[in-house]
Order: sequence, then C-alpha cells, then structure tokens
Amino acid sequence: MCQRRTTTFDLEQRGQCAACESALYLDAATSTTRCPRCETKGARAVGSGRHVLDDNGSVVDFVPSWLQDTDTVMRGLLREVEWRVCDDVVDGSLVAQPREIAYEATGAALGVPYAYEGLATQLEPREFSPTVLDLRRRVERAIFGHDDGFFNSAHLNLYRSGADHVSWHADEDDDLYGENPVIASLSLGCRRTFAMRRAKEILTFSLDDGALLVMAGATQKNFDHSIRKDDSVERRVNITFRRVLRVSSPDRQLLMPASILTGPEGTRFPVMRDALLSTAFAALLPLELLTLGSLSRGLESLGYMPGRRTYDVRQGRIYLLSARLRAYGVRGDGLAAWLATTPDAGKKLACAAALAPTPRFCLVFCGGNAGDLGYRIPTLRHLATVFPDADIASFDYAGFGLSEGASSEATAFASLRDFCDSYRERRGDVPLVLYGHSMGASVAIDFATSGYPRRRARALVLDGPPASIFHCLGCGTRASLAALFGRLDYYPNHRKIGTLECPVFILHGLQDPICPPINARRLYDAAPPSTTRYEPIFWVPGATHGDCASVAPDEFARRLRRFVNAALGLPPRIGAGRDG
Ligand SMILES: O=C(O)CCC(=O)C(=O)O
Ligand SMILES: [Fe+2]
Repeated sequence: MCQRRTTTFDLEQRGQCAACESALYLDAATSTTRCPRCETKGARAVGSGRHVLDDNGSVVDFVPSWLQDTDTVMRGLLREVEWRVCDDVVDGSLVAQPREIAYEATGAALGVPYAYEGLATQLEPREFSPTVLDLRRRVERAIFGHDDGFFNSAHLNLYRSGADHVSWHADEDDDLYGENPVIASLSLGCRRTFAMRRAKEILTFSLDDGALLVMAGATQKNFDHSIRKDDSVERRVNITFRRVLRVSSPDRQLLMPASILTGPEGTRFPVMRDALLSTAFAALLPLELLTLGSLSRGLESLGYMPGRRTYDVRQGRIYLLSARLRAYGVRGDGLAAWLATTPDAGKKLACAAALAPTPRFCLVFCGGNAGDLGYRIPTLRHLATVFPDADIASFDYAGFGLSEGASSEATAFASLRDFCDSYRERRGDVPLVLYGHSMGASVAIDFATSGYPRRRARALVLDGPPASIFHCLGCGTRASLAALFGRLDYYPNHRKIGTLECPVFILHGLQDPICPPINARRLYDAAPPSTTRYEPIFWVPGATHGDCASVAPDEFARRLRRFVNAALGLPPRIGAGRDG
C-alpha cells in the first residue's frame, strides 16, 4: 500500500556529486540518486539532421529552432492546458514527480487513459486544447506532408526550472503505440539537454526553444532517454505527439514515415525528397554517370528496412526468434517453411505458407519494405481465415530475413518470381493470386505485367499501393516535376499498370500517412477498365498503412472473397465456410 506522499526533491535532499558538485537527481526507475553530469561524461553531442543510429532501424530527426512563434505558443499552452503534479510509486511510497504533466487526446484515443508502470493514478485524457491542436497540424505537415490526424494524443511536460527533470525511460508500450511508434517531440522555452543511451553509448541533443525531434523506427526499443537535471532557472514545455492504436497487432506501425523534415517549419525538405532532388540534379551535370550511379544506389538502399531477423527455418518449419513477436502470441505452428535456392544467383530465398489440403488457388502475400517474414505471420493467418481453401504464402525479398543478396528494386522483383517458381515446384500448377502491400504492391504489379506466361498471375490485390515513389512522397501531383525527373523515379507502377491483363482490386486506408490515398486513385485510373470492373476501390476510413484488414475485418473479408471468386471464375466450394 502506498501511504506517505513525499516529493522527488525531498528524496534528492539537495545532494551534491562528490566529484563535480552538480546537484544529484533521483532516478525513478532505480530509486537511487545520481549525478546528471558524470553520468553523461563521454556522451556524443548530436546536431541537426537525420541520424540513423544503428542497423536496427533506430532513426532520429532533429531540427533545432524549428518553430518560430514560440512565445505565443508557450503562452497558449500555459493558459489552456490543465497542468498537474502526478505521483510515481517509488519503493511503495507516493513520490511527487519533478515536473508538471498533462495528457490530451482526440478521437478513439480519448477513450484510452494514459498509464505506465510506476504512475500512481492513470490520467484520463482531455480533448486537445486549441494550441495543441494547431501544433499537431503543423507538426504533421512537416513530417508527412499533410495533416490528417495521425497523431491522436499529446503528452505534455512542464519543467518549472532546471531542478525539474525526467529520468531514463523509453516510450515503449506496444499495446498503446504499436511496434515502432513515430514520436514527435516539440520543445519550447529554456534550452535543456535530452540524452539517449544504449549500453555504454550516450548521445545528447541540445533542445532549444522551438526544437523538433522525431524518434521513429525501433528507437524506443533500442534506447532510453531522459531530460537531465541542471541549474537553469527558466521554464520549459515539451509536447510529445504519439498515435494511440485501437487494435494492437505486430503488423501495425511497422513503417517509418517516408519523409521526415530537415528544415525549419515552412521550408520543408524531407530527407527522401531532398535526396531525390539532388539525385535528379546530379543527372544534369557532366559527371552524370558517376554521380548518378552512386547517388541513386545510396538513395535506393534507404528504402529497405528489413530490421533484425525475427525467425529461423528448421525442418520445414518457421521458428520465431523475436521475443517481442512471441510475446504477442505470434507462433510459426502449422505453417510450412522452406529455403529455396534462386536459379540465377544460387542464393537462399526464405518462403512460408499456410497450406490447404486441396488449394483452389495460392494467395501470395508480398509485404512492404520493413520487417521480415516473422512479421507477416499474423497476416498469413488472417488471410487463411478469409480463404480456408487456399494456400496463403509469403517470402522474404533478397536482403530480408533469411533471404540472401542485396536489396534493390530488381532483386525484389526477382524474389517474387523465384518464389513462384519454387512454390509451383512443390504444389503444382495452382492459380496464383498476388496480394501486394505498399512496396509489395510494386513487386506484384511488376510480376503481373512483365509477361511470364508460366507464372501468370490470375488476380491482383493492391493494398496501400504507391503509384510510384515520387507519388508516395507527394511530388507526383506536380506534373512538370514528374516529367523532368520521371526517369529517376522508383517503382513507376502508374505506368506499368496500363498493360495489366488480370483483374485488380485496390484498397487503401483513408488515414494513410505514408502513402497518400490519391495513389490508389491514380493506379485505378491508369489500369485498363477491363481489369478494374470487378470491384470498386475499397476506401477504409480510419485505416492507416497496412491495417485495412484489422480496421474493417468483415468488409475486408467479404469484398476480398467476392473479388477473388469473380476473378477466378470459380464458384465457392460448398461447406468451405465462405460467403462467396
Ligand atoms: O521533455 C522532453 O523532451 C522529453 C519528455 C519525455 O521523454 C516524455 O514525455 O516521455
Ligand atoms: Fe519519453
């Protein structure tokens, strides 16, 4: 039972470091007092720009002085937000936190209270205050290029002086935020040191008035962070914008935003777009071949994010190595898995499938550019419930999971062709239905339009498809830009789909922050009418990138079955549990 209430300051007792005389702080996680300065000795100070912190997908973008009208914003926040001092439970006692906090949300997130281990009472969210709402819009535009409410919650901290701080922690709650959350952190007022640490490595960011810091990918899994206690006297406010998910699933939030800002507000130069432009510019120079070759290779590699391998294949089965996926209840049980050898390159290609006794067809799931086969397992199982009498299969692109080779547009295309050959060798001439999500849609479109008669696709499903990388980044609407740089664009699906012959079904989340929904419309319009007449576009309200099936499961299943049955011209098999 928690009885006495004390404050962090009581417990810190104005202790001083014996070595450097800095005021000690109480670390809430270990309930020990420590020196904020000595603890970060040898830290590497990190400047502005994008920082890929490791090979595991920890990415941070940092823009000092991003926000300009900070005084007005600060006044608005102090006036509108309901600030309060909350208690942590430390060693069984209530301890007042060394800062004031508030929690605001909107939409579905309003129904989800804020809580974390150690917080004495969970916080009921309040509606976004006007200033927070306005900031959310500006931050979203900077990160995603458009504001459609991706961030539905805001956690606010008020540090009254340098004595206020936040101890080491990670904002990691998979049920609340999904696997790889994008967290946008905006700072106002007094400059303070934000530190990140992993094992012995410590990084510091000097967060000034108006600084915007975006943590994405696996940053919360791999690093802790803190605001260091210091002797400053001015106050500081920090807002972290996050997206609270309604359904927890390891397949959600896998992707990082395609573009993250690098300039002050108003002069947005998302990294990817910047790189595309400089690539295009380099092409106009006399040294074009050399420069273009190296730039475009570097650029292309940015697009593939396999992450750490999550599985192994042994004796025809897939085993999950990732504790995180296992904690979600993801299991390889009942799935077949094999390592094919690619005929051209002699490299390994990892394949997995839920096999039906007598499959009517095989649905081949081509995943996006992040994560490997381990992450596809829930999707395979879900699709197997939609089509109990089909084989549901997937594979890893070269460079992902156990599939060998370098990742590129060409090797991703080859991986699907090699998979289909390997599948056919094992299962015979089963009709193929391709289901491509995100980058996988590009791979599926390439296959379906590249004229391999033996591997012909009988139907194509495109889920959150990019019309091309330029279109995905939001440049595609500018016709002149697209025409000028078109030859450098990756995955030009809108051009390829004009020669499609098989039926196609396109679905897209209306809240997709990564690939704007206009991409679906462009592909639909560019495809021959004979291929799109089976099913209109399925727009899924509330869905983002890759969660259409979990946001609208019933309609997803109904329309997918209707499409596949019509496309294959097969009557539904009686008793197979389908509604045709
Ligand atoms: O104040 C900051 O910059 C960090 C705040 C923080 O880490 C949090 O609220 O989770
Ligand atoms: Fe945090």
